[in-house]
Amino acid sequence: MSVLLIDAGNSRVKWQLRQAGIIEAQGGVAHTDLAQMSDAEAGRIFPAHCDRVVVASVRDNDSLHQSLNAHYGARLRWLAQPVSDHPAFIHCYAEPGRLGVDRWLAMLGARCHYSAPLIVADAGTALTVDLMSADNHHEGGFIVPGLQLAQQALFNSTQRVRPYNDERASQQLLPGQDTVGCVSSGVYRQQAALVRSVQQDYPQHVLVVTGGDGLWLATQLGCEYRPDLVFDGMDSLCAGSFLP
Ligand SMILES: Nc1ncnc2c1ncn2[C@@H]1O[C@H](COP(=O)(O)OP(=O)(O)O)[C@@H](O)[C@H]1O
Ligand SMILES: CC(C)(COP(=O)(O)O)[C@@H](O)C(=O)NCCC(=O)O
Ligand SMILES: [K+]
Repeated sequence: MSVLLIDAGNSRVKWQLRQAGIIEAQGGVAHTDLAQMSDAEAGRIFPAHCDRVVVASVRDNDSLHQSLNAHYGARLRWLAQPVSDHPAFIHCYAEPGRLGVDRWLAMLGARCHYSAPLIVADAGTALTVDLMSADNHHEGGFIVPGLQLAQQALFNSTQRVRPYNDERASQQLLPGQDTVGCVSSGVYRQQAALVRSVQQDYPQHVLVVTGGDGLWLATQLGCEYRPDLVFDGMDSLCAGSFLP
């Protein structure tokens, strides 16, 4: 059975077509590009032929929802929040429906690869860092602005911290020597420092990193980068028949 998995984050919509867990095709599109397409054009981004479609969305995405509904009809499952009665995940939120579905799926996906207690860091629009015990209790987490958002917040909310065209952003953790250098170095250092500080407090937990901006973070912290954790989580829901 082929399943089209769609991860609609706040910046990008990513998809994978999987058959028995094997990735057969994949792609992604920025929300800003998607917003300029007609419903018909948006529908053609994704493979037409699949037995099931599962979407995890952290935004309303009404027009995407409509166009996918028009294309796939009853094959479509739209997840806007964690499935409430999953037998292998114990929520810590008093209102589990408020936990981002992507955070939940990344934890479920990480559990497919590791049996240890976990720190799951997802570097997307936001950087989220979640703790999960070996017996699948969500132990809580952290949400901070991601790499791009943190830099944009400074550029948008000050007059003189500006993205000067003649200055270069840096992924080094060295002190910057111009405005763009100070902002980029500062934000990169801040992201790595947050995750490292969580690691220090939970030394038994294995760190795994996912998300579009996760490769740098994983390299910096010397841990595994698994870009597909949200998809792995969705695939595990399909395999275990845990979809609503
Ligand atoms: N092919 C790509 N096109 C655009 N951005 C990408 C791509 N691959 C990685 N990125 C990075 O991924 C980030 C978004 O990460 P992602 O996990 O998709 O976020 P979200 O889930 O919040 O939409 C962007 O800020 C960008 O730096
Ligand atoms: C924290 C998030 C914005 C992260 O989304 P992303 O960066 O992947 O687009 C998302 O998981 C979300 O909207 N969460 C809801 C609030 C919560 O998790 O408590
Ligand atoms: K994400």
